[in-house]
Parts: sequence; C-alpha cells; structure tokens
Amino acid sequence: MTLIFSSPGKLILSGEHAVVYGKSALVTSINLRLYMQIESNNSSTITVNFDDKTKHEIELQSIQRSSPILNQKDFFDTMKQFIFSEQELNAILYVYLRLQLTQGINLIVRSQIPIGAGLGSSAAYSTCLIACFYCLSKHISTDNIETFINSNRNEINELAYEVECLFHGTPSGIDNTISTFGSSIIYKIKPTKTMVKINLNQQNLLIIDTGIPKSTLKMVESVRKFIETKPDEGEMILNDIETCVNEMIQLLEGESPSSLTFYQNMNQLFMRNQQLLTKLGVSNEKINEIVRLLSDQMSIEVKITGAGGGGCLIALLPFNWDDDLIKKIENILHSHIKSIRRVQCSVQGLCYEKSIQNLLAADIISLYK
Ligand SMILES: Nc1ncnc2c1ncn2[C@@H]1O[C@H](COP(=O)(O)OP(=O)(O)OP(=O)(O)O)[C@@H](O)[C@H]1O
Ligand SMILES: C[C@@](O)(CCO)CC(=O)[O-]
Repeated sequence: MTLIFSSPGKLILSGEHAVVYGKSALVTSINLRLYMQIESNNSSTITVNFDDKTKHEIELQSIQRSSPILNQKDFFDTMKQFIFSEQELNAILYVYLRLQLTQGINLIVRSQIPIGAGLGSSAAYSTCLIACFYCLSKHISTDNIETFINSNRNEINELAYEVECLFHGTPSGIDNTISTFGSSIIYKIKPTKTMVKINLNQQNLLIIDTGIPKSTLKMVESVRKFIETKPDEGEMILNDIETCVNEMIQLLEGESPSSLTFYQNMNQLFMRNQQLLTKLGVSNEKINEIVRLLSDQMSIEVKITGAGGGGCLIALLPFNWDDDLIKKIENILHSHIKSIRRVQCSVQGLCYEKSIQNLLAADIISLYK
C-alpha cells in the first residue's frame, strides 16, 4: 500500500514564548508544505529518502520489540544503542515502535518548508510521520483514508505532539496543532489545551529569512531562565504579549483587513510585540538592525515569528503594496538577510494526497519571492 500525506508550515503572528506559559497565541498555517510518502515492503529495513538528497537505511531486526515504546523516556532509556545523531531518524524509529509496526517501510520526504527557520518544519514532519504510520498500522484502505484522517485528527495531533517533544523538549504544541488542523487559530494550553478557529485572510504577510541558524530548544530554555531569575518582570512581559494577541484578535474580528485602520494597528502591534520579545532576550543585534532599517526607512514594523534568535521575521505590507515596494524593501535589507517572500495563510492542515504530483513537484522553496 502506498500513501501520501502533506502538512503545512506555520507563522506565529503573536504570542510565541508566552504561549508556553499558558497565554494565548495567534497562529496561521502557510502555503509551504511538507509531503511524505509511505509504502510497506517485504524487506527488514526502513529506507528513507529526504528530498532526493540524503538516503538512510534502518535495519529492523536489531530494533524490533515485543512491547510498544510508551513515551519518550522509555524510548531513550531502552533504545540507547540505536539512537541516531539525526533527530529526524529518531522520530521515525520512535513512531515505528510506538505504533508497533513490524513490516519493512520505504519513506520519501519532500518539503517546501525551510528547515530550522521558525516556520514549523519539524511539526509538519511530525504530523505527516504520524499520519503515515498510523494509517499503515490500522490497515486503512485508501478509499477510507480521508474519512479516517478527519475523524482522528485529535489523536493524530496528540501523537504528533509526542514527536515534537523529541525535537523540542516540552513545546506548547502550537506548531503540531496548526499543522494538523490548518487554517488560523487562537491557541492556549492553560487551564486546558484549547484552540479556537479565527478568520484570517491575509494576503500581505511578508516573511524575512535572516539566514541566522536558531535552536528552538535553546531559545525556550533562555526564556525559562529569564523568567526564573526575574519572575515579576517576566510575568509582566508575558501579560503584555497576551494583550497584543487579544488586541490583534479584536482587530481581526472588527476591522476589514484592507482598511487603513487595520494596517496601522497591526503594524503597531507587531512593533509592540517585537519590543516585548526583545525584552525577553530572544532578539539579537542582527535582528534589531533589520527591525530598525524597515521601521526608520519605510515605517514598516517587523517582528520575530517563532522562537527567535534567528530564523524568520514577519511584517505586514500596506494593503496598497506593489512590486516596487517589495524591491525597495529588498534593496534596504539585501546585505542583512537571506531572502524575503510573501506567503498565503490559513491553508488546509494535514491532508491525504490522492496523486503523487504534488509530492514530485515539491522542493524546498527559497524564501526569495
Ligand atoms: N524536510 C525535512 N527533512 C528532514 N528532516 C526534517 C525536514 N523538515 C524538518 N525536519 C526535522 O526537523 C528539524 C527542524 O526542527 P526545528 O525546530 O529546528 O526547526 P523548525 O521546525 O523549522 O522551526 P520552529 O520549530 O522554530 O518552527 C530538522 O533538524 C529535522 O530533524
Ligand atoms: C517559541 C514557541 O512559543 C514557538 C515555536 O514555534 C515554543 C512553543 O510554543 O513550544
């Protein structure tokens, strides 16, 4: 049986980091997707092909277990000698054992989402991995896959969260949730995990890739240290970030996205949110310079999206933007960034791909427009 799934990347418009501490965050899925194909075979190996560039083979005889892996701790404790240095391979091993598969498998991964840039590549990977292995483990026939996926999204999301924990320690779950469900959501983990869909039809979001490598794990850890050392200041910043999120939600619910009021207020909210993230310590000199250049020369406010420390930044283009305006931005930033790109948001979440065409066409997209 051959199955293909795809999942989108994401942009956090507001609320990153604060979401880890139970505050609301606003997140949207974007039109960059990761595609994964799975087929079972009669061999005793898992073969993996990443973007036609890296190929791996995992020998199954050595790792088969009679009882399932129950959680991450169990995995690392009992599979010590089989742990790879590449987390993407550990994720495959984890899911294979967790879902008690026994057959040989061929996996093909092709992705448009830049890796490690704050756009949720690991969550799209985790979500597709679970969908592939879960459907295989349940022997779902291809005719029933769509229905099966739609009625099991919550379970897929919970399992994808476990895989995200391999990548990120104890993430909030915002990335796998948006990748599984798609569209745009207000996400919160306290007092219980909740997601509320919100209408967000923005065509004017610009992603600026700083080209600076970042580690989500390290950035989340540095914020934790900040909050432990300065709990009062930390709490105030987190509350102020949540106020930005709530004001953004009010704007989305109350203003036409093509109005000047909407643009001006969103621009201001990006600025306030960025200042708060800077206070939390997740910005740096290079990011500050990019923020300063666009603010001073174009009155466009830029904020970090995701963990910060590098990766991508976002800005909202004025509703009357044109190619000349983008060129002007490129000219101002060209020696400071890797690339820029406009994206569509609120796209479909995890989905079953009926044909191989999209997988074949997928290639890591340079963020350059
Ligand atoms: N196309 C892919 N091929 C192989 N591995 C991938 C792919 N996409 C994601 N991964 C895995 O996900 C990891 C990236 O996770 P990381 O959290 O660093 O970046 P991100 O998910 O892009 O950013 P963020 O979590 O901040 O949104 C990679 O190191 C790799 O293990
Ligand atoms: C920085 C963070 O808030 C978003 C990462 O995409 C971490 C998380 O929510 O797990």
